[in-house]
Amino acid sequence: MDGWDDLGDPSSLEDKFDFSNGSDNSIEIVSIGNDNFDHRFKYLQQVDQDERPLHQDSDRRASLTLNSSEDRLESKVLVLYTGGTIGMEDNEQGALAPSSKPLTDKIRENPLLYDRHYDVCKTQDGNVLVLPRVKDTRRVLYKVVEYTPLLDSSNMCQVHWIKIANDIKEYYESYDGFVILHGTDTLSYTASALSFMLENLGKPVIVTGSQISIFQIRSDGVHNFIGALILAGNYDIPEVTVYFNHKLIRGNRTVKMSVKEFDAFDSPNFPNLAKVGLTIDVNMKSIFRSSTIKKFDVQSQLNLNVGILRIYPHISNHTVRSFMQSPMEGVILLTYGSGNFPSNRSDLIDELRLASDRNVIIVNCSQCSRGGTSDTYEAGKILSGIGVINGYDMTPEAALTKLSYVLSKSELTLQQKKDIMMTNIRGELSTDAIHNNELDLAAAVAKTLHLSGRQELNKLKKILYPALFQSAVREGDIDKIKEMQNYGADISMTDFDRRNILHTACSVGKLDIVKYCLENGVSVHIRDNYDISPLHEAVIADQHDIIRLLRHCGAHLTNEPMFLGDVLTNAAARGMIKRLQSYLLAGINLNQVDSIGLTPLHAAVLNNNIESVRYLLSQHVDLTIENKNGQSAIEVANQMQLNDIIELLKSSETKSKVH
Ligand SMILES: NC(=O)C[C@H](N)C(=O)O
Repeated sequence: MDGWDDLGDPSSLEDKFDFSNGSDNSIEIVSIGNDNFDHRFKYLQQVDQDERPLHQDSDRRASLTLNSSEDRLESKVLVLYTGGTIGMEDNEQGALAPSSKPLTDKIRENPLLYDRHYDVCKTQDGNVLVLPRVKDTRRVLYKVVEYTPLLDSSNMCQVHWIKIANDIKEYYESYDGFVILHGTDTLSYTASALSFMLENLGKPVIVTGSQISIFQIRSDGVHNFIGALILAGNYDIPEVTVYFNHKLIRGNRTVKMSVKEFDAFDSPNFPNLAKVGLTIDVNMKSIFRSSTIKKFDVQSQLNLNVGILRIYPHISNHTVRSFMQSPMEGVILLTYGSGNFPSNRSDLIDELRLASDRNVIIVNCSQCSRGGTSDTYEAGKILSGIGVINGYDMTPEAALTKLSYVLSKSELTLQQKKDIMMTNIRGELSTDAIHNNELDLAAAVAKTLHLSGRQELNKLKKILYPALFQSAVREGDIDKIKEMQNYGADISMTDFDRRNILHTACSVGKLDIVKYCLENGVSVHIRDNYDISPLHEAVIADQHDIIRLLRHCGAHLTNEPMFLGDVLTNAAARGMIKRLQSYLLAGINLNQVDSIGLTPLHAAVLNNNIESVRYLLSQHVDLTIENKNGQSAIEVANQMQLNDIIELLKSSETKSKVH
């Protein structure tokens, strides 16, 4: 169990969270047998040394074979359990409070949440939970981190948001998505705050909870949890969202609407991102995507000198004055209707003007849930005249947490902070300036083909757009890509193999298109149905500039270490220096051992490949690692009497001793 103050030593948590599969997943090389070095040696010698396409494909083939079982596609989700009704039981006084029973135990008892059979067969780690198989989706493997103390969300505040954000950062590369189990009362505040704090987010973060505890038979928590896990593990939705009662909603657009109903959350000013019924319908075009070429990061500072002031008919100037007093630095002013303020109350207006002159940022948001603020009425216009800025249709939760986030950016000027407050940075607001005048190419083609119905149209889009994108990428034609976007094609769309435009651009080496894709929010994390990511594609194609760019954007390889060991030793044995460089650029350690305990250096020596040895030594690989027979690379070279290599290794050994 992990406390709010310290989730524990990350390395120990990583141990606990070892998702490595059991030995029954085999690839060609593994099937040779773990200890049979002769076989291994022969295999490496037999490999065709000349044929480039075969070389290109060997990593892909290995990946395919590795994942050849029916259940082959998996995704990993980290669940951060903060508390809330979902895990509550009646306490001695008969009031609901967090249960003392670990949630994981409860999950293990529930066959809807835990596939005991799969767990026994496939994972060695007892802490891994496995969701039962859901047709057409990846198998979701998940782990639950239970914070202590578990909290009713009414007791949560910024320190908890910071803790959650930092934990997501800590484990970002090890998981495909994150689910936060949370109480419903302040869930919208947490989801809003996280949406701003998690900068350049590229993976799903889904907040959910329930109205009835998971310990009760009628709980809505089980389905909320299952839905959140499936979405987090399968969909390219790189936002902080809320999943509740079969709806996926942008987190910073949510408001808690109901104390009693299962349908507790609403998104009054933005359509739901997905609806889960007989099918899972995600509105991919409405997903907000970070369009900067930057790595994911967390802003863990928040400015707490912010507040919400709701205007009411007889509010006094004393109330307004005391609210605006130092140290207040930012105020969300909840006004009437479309942002209207009592224009006949000069006493109040004076107080606001004074505060604004003292550089307090005042943001005008509406008390109405639906719609936003504008300058339609004189009663509203008066506020812009005294420096109050427009909050458009932000929810109070989003406006408050955004202000707290923006004010903590000390590198920005006051005007820049105000400008950001009025700009849509995470999909939290819509201004009138947004026009949706795009044409829909697929609809036009559907009409010509006399297709009717939404389903047929969606199928057509799934065939038409990726095919057109692919041909534009191969031709290197960015203008064509832009034109297609103008015709309504979603650049993030995937084909039937779950490959996106970035996969193609990486494999054919189109750097400018890769850059364009990243600037337009295409996911670097998506893995196709053969588990290949765009970064992996760039590695297989030895596209070094593209690998650098993708890494800059936070892309990382997610393959099992042993798989990577196998492809590295394979490359070292064949003298594929460029490939070794590709993996190094992609962040892989060249000391990685393979499935039979060899390092790339061992493989290079075993194959008498002096070029590989030279390259690996130039990268300062560790000479002391021993194979399963307890031999270092130099001992293997001695045994094989490879004099040139022995000399090289010895001189490198001496150099490293001198340093
Ligand atoms: N349904 C809930 O989770 C309400 C609870 N009081 C909480 O917010 O933690």
